Amino acid sequence: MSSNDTLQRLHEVIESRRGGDPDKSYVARLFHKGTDTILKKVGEEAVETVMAGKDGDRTKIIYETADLWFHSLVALAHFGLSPADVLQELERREGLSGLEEFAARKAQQREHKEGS
Ligand SMILES: N=c1c2ncn([C@@H]3O[C@H](COP(=O)(O)OP(=O)(O)OP(=O)(O)O)[C@@H](O)[C@H]3O)c2ncn1[C@@H]1O[C@H](COP(=O)(O)O)[C@@H](O)[C@H]1O
Repeated sequence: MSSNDTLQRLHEVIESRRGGDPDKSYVARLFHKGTDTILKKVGEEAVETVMAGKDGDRTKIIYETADLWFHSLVALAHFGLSPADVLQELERREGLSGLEEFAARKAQQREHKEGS
């Protein structure tokens, strides 16, 4: 089973919680609370992942990254997106050097600035 399947399956579970009982489902509770709560959780989990990295604790890094991915999936669903959308973007970037992409983006920004 691929990791894409896991993300897609989790996405489907998350979607199934939409409009569910906030007392019975954590995801339903997040949806019920709305944008600010969902985004706040993503921010918190990102910070906790950074802290785990600073501690150099591999088990904690995995645990906190799982929390971060999970809450990111909730945020994507909240905005009508799915892991497939993000995977598609990562696939588009495959083989594209990050440094070349950065240089191309900066050149484009310079052209845009000069043109305006
Ligand atoms: N993968 C997860 C998952 N990861 C983390 N969490 C919850 O996310 C919350 C994270 O909270 P924090 O770590 O920030 O801790 P906290 O409880 O807020 O407390 P503090 O640390 O802030 O004091 C916890 O309540 C976790 O249980 C998750 N809750 C659900 N899922 C998946 O979502 C599915 C649906 O869940 P329900 O909607 O609850 O049925 C589950 O079957 C799982 O597959």
